[in-house]
Amino acid sequence: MNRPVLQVALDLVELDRALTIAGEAVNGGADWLEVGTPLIKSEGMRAVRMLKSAFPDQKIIADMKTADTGAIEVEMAAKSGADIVCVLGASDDSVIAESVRAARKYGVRIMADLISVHNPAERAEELERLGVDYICAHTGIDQQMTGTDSLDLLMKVINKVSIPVAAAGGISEKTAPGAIASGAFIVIVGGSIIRSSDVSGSTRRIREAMNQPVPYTGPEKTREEEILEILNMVSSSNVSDAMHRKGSMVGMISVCSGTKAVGKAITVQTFAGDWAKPVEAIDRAGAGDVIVINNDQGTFVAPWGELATISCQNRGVAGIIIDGAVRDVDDIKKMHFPIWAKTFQPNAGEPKGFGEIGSEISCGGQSVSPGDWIIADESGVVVIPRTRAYEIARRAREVYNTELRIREELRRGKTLSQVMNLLRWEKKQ
Ligand SMILES: O=C([C@H](O)CO)[C@H](O)[C@H](O)COP(=O)(O)O
Repeated sequence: MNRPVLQVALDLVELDRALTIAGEAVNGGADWLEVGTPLIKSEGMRAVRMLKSAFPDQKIIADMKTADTGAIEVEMAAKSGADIVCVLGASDDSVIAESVRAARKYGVRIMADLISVHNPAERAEELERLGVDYICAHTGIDQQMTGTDSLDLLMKVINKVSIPVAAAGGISEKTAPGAIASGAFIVIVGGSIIRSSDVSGSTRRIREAMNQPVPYTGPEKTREEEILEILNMVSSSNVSDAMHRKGSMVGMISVCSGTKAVGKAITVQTFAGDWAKPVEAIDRAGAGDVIVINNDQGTFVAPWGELATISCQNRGVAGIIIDGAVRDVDDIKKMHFPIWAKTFQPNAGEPKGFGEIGSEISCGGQSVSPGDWIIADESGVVVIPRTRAYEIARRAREVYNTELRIREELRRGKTLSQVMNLLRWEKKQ
């Protein structure tokens, strides 16, 4: 049996960056280089030509994701130097058949991508009958964000075909051994390599992990554990980017500089400094929760102070967000407890008992429901709707990882404008 193949997916938009990263990946042990779909859309067949000419010993895969005009797309990729052309497995049979005919004519191979195919096992069998050379069990990047698992898909198709199967979709050093153990012959890796600050090192580690297959036993953590772990790693800015600038509260000041809060919201509505409900919410909160309070009608009195903060600390509350005023600021600063407020104010409110705990509230201009996730740091406070928390956390991690590579390129001497190729991407009117 031949040694399994590590295919590195160059899902970038700039050809010069793709060439540099490809070189580093090859040094780390990448076998095949994929001209990713974003790169093909951005740079066209020039990307295929340049990659082939820079890496003549590597197989070059053109990830065309062809859905129509199979013969034309396969011909142009083949003539540009591709060895393998990817077509969408969900395309009509006529597209697949034409792609296969063109591939035979121009001496290249066809990989059929099962992304978004609803009956993958059955379709894989049909694709094999239609003559494709490889099946790609692929979970797309947007699907990965919602938690779809690429190795589940691999296991559905692996015993259905006799042609080699590739596994793709969020594969990392941790999951690559599972892909090989499940029978994948090709492991396709994009983000875990191309966003790394050490591309060669990451490639090498994945290559080594592939040499020690271990059966896949499913995700190690619950979704909630994963959300918490990711939000503790990323920043509120990363989350804001992941949410396309939605979710950020306006005017929130961090009381204790350098603190961060991550957790699920316990919401409190109160009025004009009435501190009964905010303080009762401490008894409702579990360890790791964030108490989010609306008191925006009264900044002349503070519904929160040092004693409530001590009580929170004792209970393991992760943080306090107040759309309103806070007092005892000197004492709270010494406690280094994560609190965000609109303003500071020495006047105390009264415990009258109006308002409620656990209803939808407005805080810093954002709607917050119980169970929504909060991430707060020096840049501000962002609320993540609980129904999208897993997806947003994963997207924020993509942002975080993308910045790791950009930081590395800045360290090597490029300006930010060069790395981002700003002039090229300015919006044309
Ligand atoms: O094909 C891909 C995707 O659709 C974007 O073009 C990726 O190359 C593939 O998913 C591998 O990348 P990761 O999922 O980031 O490992």
